[in-house]
Amino acid sequence: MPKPCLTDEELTTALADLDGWTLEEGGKAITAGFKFADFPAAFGFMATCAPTAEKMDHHPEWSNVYNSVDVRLTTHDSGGVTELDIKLARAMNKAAG
Ligand SMILES: C[C@H](O)[C@H](O)[C@H]1CNC2=NC(N)=NC(=O)C2=N1
Repeated sequence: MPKPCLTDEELTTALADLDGWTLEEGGKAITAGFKFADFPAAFGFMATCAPTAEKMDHHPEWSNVYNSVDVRLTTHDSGGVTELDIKLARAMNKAAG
């Protein structure tokens, strides 16, 4: 059973507590851009997050250019943002330090 999408109110509350994340236009995903000192630090961040995502069976859409990692989180099975995206966003913020 796919997780239910968060209501507008739940989203607002969750985002208020999530540094750096904003709701994508259209409301189907949350996005954040992470900046690091250099490429090894950016790639290290991705390497830290990947096993967490795999364990959650919830996978980010992300891209890396040199020292930056741009992330988009959405729950494909649900067609929008669910608690899984918020959980993964929190874990990513923690991993970024
Ligand atoms: C079968 C498997 O559990 C699903 O395809 C999972 C895998 N990872 C996923 N990741 C994300 N971001 N959204 C999903 O709906 C999703 N579904």
